[in-house]
Amino acid sequence: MSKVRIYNLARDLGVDNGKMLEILDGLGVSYKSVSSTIEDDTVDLIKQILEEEAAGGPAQAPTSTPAAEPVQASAPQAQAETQAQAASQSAPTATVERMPEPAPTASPARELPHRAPVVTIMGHVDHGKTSLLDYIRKTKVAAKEAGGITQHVGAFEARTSKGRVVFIDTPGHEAFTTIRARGANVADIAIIVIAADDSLMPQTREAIAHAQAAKVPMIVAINKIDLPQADPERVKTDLTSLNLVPEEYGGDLIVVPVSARTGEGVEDLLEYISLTAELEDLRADPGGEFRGVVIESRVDRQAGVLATVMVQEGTLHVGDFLVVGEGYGKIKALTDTNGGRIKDAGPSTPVQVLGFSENPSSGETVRSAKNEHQAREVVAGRVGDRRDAEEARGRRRLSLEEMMGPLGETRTVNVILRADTQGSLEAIQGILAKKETDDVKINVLLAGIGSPTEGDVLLASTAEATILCFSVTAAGGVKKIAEQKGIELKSFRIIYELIDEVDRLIKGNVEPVFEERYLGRAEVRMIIKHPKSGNIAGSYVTDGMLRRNAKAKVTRGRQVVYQGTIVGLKRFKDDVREVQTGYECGINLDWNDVQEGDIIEASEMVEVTQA
Ligand SMILES: Nc1nc2c(ncn2[C@@H]2O[C@H](COP(=O)(O)OP(=O)(O)OP(=O)(O)O)[C@@H](O)[C@H]2O)c(=O)[nH]1
Repeated sequence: MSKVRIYNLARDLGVDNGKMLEILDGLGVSYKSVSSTIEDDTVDLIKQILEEEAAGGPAQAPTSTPAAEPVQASAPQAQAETQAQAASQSAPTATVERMPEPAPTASPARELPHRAPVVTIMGHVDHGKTSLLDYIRKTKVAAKEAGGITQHVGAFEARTSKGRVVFIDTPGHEAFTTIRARGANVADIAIIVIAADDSLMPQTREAIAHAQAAKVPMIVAINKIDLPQADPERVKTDLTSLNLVPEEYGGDLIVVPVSARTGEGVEDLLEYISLTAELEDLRADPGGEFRGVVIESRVDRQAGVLATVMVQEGTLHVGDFLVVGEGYGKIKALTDTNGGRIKDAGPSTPVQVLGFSENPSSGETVRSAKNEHQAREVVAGRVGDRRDAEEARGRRRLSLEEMMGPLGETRTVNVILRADTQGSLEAIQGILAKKETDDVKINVLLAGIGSPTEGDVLLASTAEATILCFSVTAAGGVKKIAEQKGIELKSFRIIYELIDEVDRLIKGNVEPVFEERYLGRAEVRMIIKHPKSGNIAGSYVTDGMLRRNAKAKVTRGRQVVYQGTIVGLKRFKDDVREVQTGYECGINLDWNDVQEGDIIEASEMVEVTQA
């Protein structure tokens, strides 16, 4: 019995994939994605349904399966299925997947039009991101009008047989993460490029972590398959170690072998992008209120500020007022990614905007205003909100719920791990896995070898994660960015100290709260001059007890004359840790001016356990 891929059948029968899945749902056929295969007899049933529909018969697919048991759509290469089953069950949700959903009871009043997918390409250095983008640009971008100069604007539009696809071509995940770090999600699909001769590398893992954190569907492009040493099978097997199971192994990760050099497979990649976009059912209202995101911006000496904005909703027109951050501007000119002047730009269109007075940052959201007056009002409102928030931050105390998340719900502690070796990483991950409970999940977004990078900090800031390093430290620049973004970045030399830190995060994700606790008091009765230790206060403990390393407050009459530490305690000639009430002792402070008659009060800082 032969099998047919769902999307091939849809194409052959001239229906869209959504319709095909609707029919399969009606038939009770389960599938993983449109690239799952179905049996011949199911194909016959589908043809029958479509014929009946065309003839004006029952428009609905039958609501139950004709066979007693639901039919299972099989993934290709059934022999690999069992092998990868376990891994596929825990495959992250960021992969392309569509499970049957209940059919909607009523159709929406007005269906919004589809929009083109926005794609970002990420991967390890030298794996071929730029080459792949160049190949697509060269072969899929309409030739420019003569005379125009194409400039780098951070995005371009490719024309495929299935429609437009927009590629963000600012370098790799920096662009992706800076944009996401500001809370905007500009990409709909992430292509992870992996060189077939190199397989998974640290930045591949990072790229995957970024896509997963953003919950953006991923397509893996195994590049450089033209090389004699290319080993695409190894890449696929390696991917399963990250719980990403390629479709042909029974999982739902789309993997496309390509060569950016010869162009082999690039057409398939574009096809899969369109398929994924179709499943994502990307729609936007060109007539709705405008919303966009800054992709990149630069200052041109002659023209002024030029910002590339991705239109996400609504339509931009020359002459519109735009608000970005705490600034606004009026659009003087719009240029498409091909360098041509345009008058308006609808959803999923990257467009270069001339008219901002200041350079907006990548990732900032852009809104429109009816007129200059409204633009000014919006900006004034934002400035006011920021000031209020800054003031409130100073005053406010967090509630338990704010610190720990909704009570009674499972909390997730997000961490990024960095270590010197794979062995240490595995050891740490092993211990962390055992710490999970029903209430707290530990989500390791990224486990990488080597020092933390700026990308880690950005990932941490979008995913609210803590960066924990073992035996590696961050470069000064990275530390600074972490500080600016309020990201906790900690380095440890002992694994168990790192684990203690995770315990702390599990306890409440909050800084530990310390409280000063009174220990005891002593009266200084004489000063003993010691050649090495300086002045020792010969004292008598009148209340509680004194402890070495405790905090010390020295009072003379009513005045506090010193606050420091008890660095040494002696009973006769012996060093001791503690001295109780009613005993004499020698107290050595980190201060030499103690006098007879002074009162030394000892206290210590104790961590207050959070409820
Ligand atoms: N044989 C072969 N070489 C390729 C292919 N794709 C890229 N290369 C080569 O691999 C090298 C790196 O390619 P780039 O496109 O610069 O890789 P990248 O991932 O953009 O690298 P960075 O921008 O440095 O992160 C270049 O020498 C390319 O010519 C391919 O499909 N086949």
